[in-house]
Amino acid sequence: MRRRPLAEPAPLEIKRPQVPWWVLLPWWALLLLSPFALTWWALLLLIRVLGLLCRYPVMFVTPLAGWLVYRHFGVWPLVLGVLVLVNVLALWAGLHWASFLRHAWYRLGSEWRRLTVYARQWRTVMRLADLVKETKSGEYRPKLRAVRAEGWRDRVRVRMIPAQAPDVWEARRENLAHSFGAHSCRVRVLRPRTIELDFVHRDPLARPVETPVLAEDAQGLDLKRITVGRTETGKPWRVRLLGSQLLVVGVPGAGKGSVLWALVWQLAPAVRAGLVRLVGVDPKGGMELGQCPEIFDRIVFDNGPAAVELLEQIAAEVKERAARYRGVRRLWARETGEPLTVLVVDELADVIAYQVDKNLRERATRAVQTITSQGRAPGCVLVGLVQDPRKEIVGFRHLFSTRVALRLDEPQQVDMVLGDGVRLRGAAAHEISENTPGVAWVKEDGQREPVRARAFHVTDANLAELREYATAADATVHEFPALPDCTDGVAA
Ligand SMILES: Nc1ncnc2c1ncn2[C@@H]1O[C@H](COP(=O)(O)OP(=O)(O)OP(=O)(O)O)[C@@H](O)[C@H]1O
Repeated sequence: MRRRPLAEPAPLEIKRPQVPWWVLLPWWALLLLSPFALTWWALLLLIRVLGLLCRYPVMFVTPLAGWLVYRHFGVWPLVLGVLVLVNVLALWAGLHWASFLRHAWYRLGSEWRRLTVYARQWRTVMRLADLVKETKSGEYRPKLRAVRAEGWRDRVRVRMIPAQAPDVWEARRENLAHSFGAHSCRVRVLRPRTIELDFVHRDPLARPVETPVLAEDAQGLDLKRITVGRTETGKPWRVRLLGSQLLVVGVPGAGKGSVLWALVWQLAPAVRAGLVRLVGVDPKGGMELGQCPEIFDRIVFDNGPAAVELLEQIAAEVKERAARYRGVRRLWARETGEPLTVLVVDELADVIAYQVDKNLRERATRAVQTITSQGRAPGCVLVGLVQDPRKEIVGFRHLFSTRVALRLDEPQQVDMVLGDGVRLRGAAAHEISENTPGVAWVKEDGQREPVRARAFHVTDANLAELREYATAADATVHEFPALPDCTDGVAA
């Protein structure tokens, strides 16, 4: 019998040197192939140069043009040319700052940041952040695609390597932000294998958004696009009310009130014109809606029988209108002559989940479900505000076609409010700062991308103005209720 050695020999740990295959060819074959190889390399070089020209047109073309002018005409025409260019740009900036920023400044910034920040560090950062994969045949590295600098953020498009998932990038957001000198990093999935990283340098929504002047009439009001604030890209934040149901979720102090009052503020002219009827339930004893009860047609300040009766009345109205519209129209319109009913329930959970009387709770839940599931076409909209988005609290979140996630506590809550996968497209509502109440992530059914926005800051002075507006002499369409009597919790 053969004796086994006491210890196995250690494996050889050095890498075998790799020699290119063509070195082994005979000299005559090399001579024969060299013209083809040279042409191939020249072609590759040309493609590379063209690629650089496409990526950095300003940074390549400007120095090239300067050099050509200098070669053919001398130094003074060059100086003159530079002065003319600077003046033209200054004039452009003075005349139309927005288009100058978009087409000149950001363009230059994009090229500059791509060259000096992302392209320069890409390979190192990818390796150190463990986003590359080494195999025997070589290294798989995520590809840096388009870079777009927009002042407050850089949008960096990335082609992931095969078998990589966006979660890996999600987990390394902090590392990437620090590596590329950004405040924070958001990961958005664009399509299979392509993601976009938002490197945020400052928050464009850091300052409160001022409430606009109250409109005199409802002429220009589009109930499908009501402006309630501003998005982070500077566009108006528009909410669809007609044909929609709205759910607003946020921890205490997240600014649910500002979303609600911004909406009411914009609807006020329509309320005065009889186009919209506001109905409210405020189980917190009127702490929220009691700030301007005059604008409401009916209002209840608790979660008891009166609140449930009001909800049931609206549910009955939904059914009655649906029966009348059947075969006549598919969606409420101004021509029907009856108002769009907007039911506001502040702290929806108090009515449908925290009510201790089981019978009342079930009746309220049934009524709210009827309104959310059937109210869209007959013109009954529910605006529900809630702090806790769990299924046990609001089991029919999916019936709300517009969902607003203000500051939340946990990432899972973002999925609960906005829907599965929306957080992966960048909607990090759990990361909204405590210092920016009113900032929210918004998702509307039918729109793929969530939007980050901030609601108007409706101040106490604004609410006083709204009260005055609602009770003005020409507000004759609805009989507004007397100031709420808080002893019985009902004002109708
Ligand atoms: N859009 C906004 N811009 C600036 N400040 C805001 C905005 N919204 C709310 N705030 C401020 O944040 C604070 C809390 O707002 P608000 O009461 O609306 O929060 P909330 O979510 O309704 O809280 P709760 O659930 O306790 O009622 C208030 O002091 C308010 O002035």
